[in-house]
Amino acid sequence: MDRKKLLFDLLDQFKLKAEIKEKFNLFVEEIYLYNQKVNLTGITNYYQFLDKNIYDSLLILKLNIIQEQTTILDVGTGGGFPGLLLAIIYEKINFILIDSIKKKTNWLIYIVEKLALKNVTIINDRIENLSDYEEKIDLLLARAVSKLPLLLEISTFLLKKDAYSIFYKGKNYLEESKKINQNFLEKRGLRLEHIYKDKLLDNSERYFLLFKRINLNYKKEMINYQRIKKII
Ligand SMILES: C[S@@+](CC[C@H](N)C(=O)[O-])C[C@H]1O[C@@H](n2cnc3c(N)ncnc32)[C@H](O)[C@@H]1O
Repeated sequence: MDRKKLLFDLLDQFKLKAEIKEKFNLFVEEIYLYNQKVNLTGITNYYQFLDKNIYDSLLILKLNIIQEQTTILDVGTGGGFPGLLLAIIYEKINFILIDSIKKKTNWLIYIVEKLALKNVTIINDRIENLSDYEEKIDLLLARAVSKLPLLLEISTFLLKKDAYSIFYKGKNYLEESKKINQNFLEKRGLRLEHIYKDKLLDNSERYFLLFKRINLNYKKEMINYQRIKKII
């Protein structure tokens, strides 16, 4: 199997420049090697890895939402999905990649240096602790992190007014969304703007939930885990 060809065929759907595709190839080969020492991703089948991690992360490009943002934050980025992949493509945008697990941020430090990326800040912490970035983020992303109510509760304080959060969700998003009524959103100054639907190569469904922060009334100190735990 020609791994590079498989990867490049898949990337061709996103019309990426040759040098970007080479960086993706380096990323994929490096994560494969690294994953043998440190468990970063459970998926070891190459084709599945391309589909579930690379292709899925890049589906957001089709939404044409990433354009003029200055700062994009990826919550619980893990191995760098989707944040690191997007940082390779958008080298003029600052990406903040945060994860609470040290072995994951160690990997990110390693690969960012290998790829010589200058637009990435890696933070080993919990999102709830990011006071320095309060109201500084233009676009917040999260793939496979917490359930929706918790995600909204702990991350909204980071967004600027009129900025968006986009959450990658599976088909169970409906179940999670039921816990979020209009009152929940209004209280946190949020509006659900849009739900985009797409498919992975294996036909599984991908939903992108797009929330807009319409006012700055809900502050970091108002985060209430106990109340949220009762909802989820
Ligand atoms: C299932 S993994 C998903 C990783 C990556 N986004 C992906 O799609 O492959 C969830 C990650 O979120 C991180 N995480 C969960 N809650 C977090 C929080 N409150 N702050 C920072 N990281 C968090 C975990 O450490 C874990 O690496």
